[in-house]
Amino acid sequence: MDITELTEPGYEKVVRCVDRATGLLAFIAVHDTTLGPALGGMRMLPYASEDEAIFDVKRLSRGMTYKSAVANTGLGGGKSVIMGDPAGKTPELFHAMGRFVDSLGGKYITAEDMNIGIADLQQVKKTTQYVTGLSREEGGSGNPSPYTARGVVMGMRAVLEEVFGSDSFEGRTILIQGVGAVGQPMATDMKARGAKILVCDIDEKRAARFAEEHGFQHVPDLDHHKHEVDVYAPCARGAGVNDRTIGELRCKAIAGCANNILLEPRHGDELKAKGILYAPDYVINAGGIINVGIEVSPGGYNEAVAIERIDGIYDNLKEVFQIAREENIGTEVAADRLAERRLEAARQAKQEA
Ligand SMILES: NC(=O)c1ccc[n+]([C@@H]2O[C@H](COP(=O)([O-])OP(=O)(O)OC[C@H]3O[C@@H](n4cnc5c(N)ncnc54)[C@H](O)[C@@H]3O)[C@@H](O)[C@H]2O)c1
Repeated sequence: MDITELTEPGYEKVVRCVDRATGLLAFIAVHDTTLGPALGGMRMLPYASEDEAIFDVKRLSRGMTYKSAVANTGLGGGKSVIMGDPAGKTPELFHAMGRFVDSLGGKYITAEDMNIGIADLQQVKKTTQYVTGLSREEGGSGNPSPYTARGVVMGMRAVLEEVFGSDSFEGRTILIQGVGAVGQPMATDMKARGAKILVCDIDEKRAARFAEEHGFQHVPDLDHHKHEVDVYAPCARGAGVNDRTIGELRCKAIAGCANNILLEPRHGDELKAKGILYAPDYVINAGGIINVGIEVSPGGYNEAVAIERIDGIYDNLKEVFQIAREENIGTEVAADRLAERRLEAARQAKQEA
C-alpha cells in the first residue's frame, strides 16, 4: 500500500492511497479538526480523473466542517472517496480502505455515503476501529434517517416561528417531495402535530399509496413546486430551486432534508428577494450526523443524548435566522458565518489554553 500526502492549502491533510494488490485508489481529505476528529462519509464513484476525485473529496470534507460546526457535534470535517465502479466492490478492497483510514490514527472517522452500505463498512471495520454508522447490534447508532427526520421537524418549528410568529404546525400546509426514508417519518410526525400534508414522489405509486394510508393529499411530482403551500420540503434530490422553478414557487418557506437544494448560491439571494425563507439544507438535515457523532463521544452511543442534541437544530436555525436578519444576508451565507464564528471561537480558546 502506497500512501502519499498531497499539498492542498486550506486543508489539514489530503492523502492518496494506491493498493495494487486490491486495486484500491482512494483519497481522504481532513479539512479541519479544530472542533474534533473529522467525521464524514465514504463514497465510491467512477470518477473520470484523479483531479475530479480530489475536487469532490475536498469540497465534501469542507462541507462537513461547516455542518458539524453549526450542529455542535464536537467533530471536524472530513470525507473519503474511492475511485471505481461500485459493481467491482470486493471485501479485500474494503479491508485495504480500512487500513488507509487507520493510517490517519483517528484523525478521520468514516461512515456511509453514496454507494457505500453497511455491508461495506462491516468489511472496513475489520481493519480499523474508526468506523461509525453500523447497526445497534454491532455497537453503532443504526439507521440515521429517523433522526434526520426528527431534526427537520425541529428545524421546521424554527421556520414556522420565523415566518408566522408561532412554531405551531396547526393548520399549516406542508408539501413534501420524496416520501423515502426521511420524508415518510417527517410527514407522519408533522401531521400528528396538526399540519396538512401534501406529498409527491417520482414514484407516483409510492406517493399515492403512502398518501392513502395516512390521509395526505397526493399531488403529481411534475410541477409540484407550483402549489401554494406554507412550506415546501424537498426531501428527494438536490437542485430543486433553480432558474426554472424559482419564479414559480408559491410557498412562504423552503425547509427539507435534501442536500444542495439550491442549484447555485445565488438562488439563496433570489429566495430572500422574493421573501421566501430558506432553511439551509446542511443545518436542518444534520440529525443523522449528530446521531452518528454520539458514537464517538466519550460515553459511546446514547439515544437520549442524541435526541437532545438533534432537538438543538431548532436553536441552530433560530441563530442562523437571527444573523440573516441582523446582517441583511441570505440564510445560507448566515449559516456559513455561524460555522466560521464557532470555529474561530474554538481556535482562540485553544490558543488561550
Ligand atoms: N437519510 C438521511 O439520514 C439523510 C441525511 C441528510 C440528507 N439526506 C438527503 O435527503 C434526501 C432523501 O433521503 P432519503 O434517505 O429519504 O432517501 P430515499 O432514497 O429513502 O428517498 C428518496 C425518495 O425520493 C424519491 N425521488 C428520488 N428522486 C426523485 C426525483 N428526481 N423527483 C422526485 N422524487 C424523487 C424516491 O422515489 C424516494 O421515494 C437525499 O437527498 C439525501 O441525500 C438524507
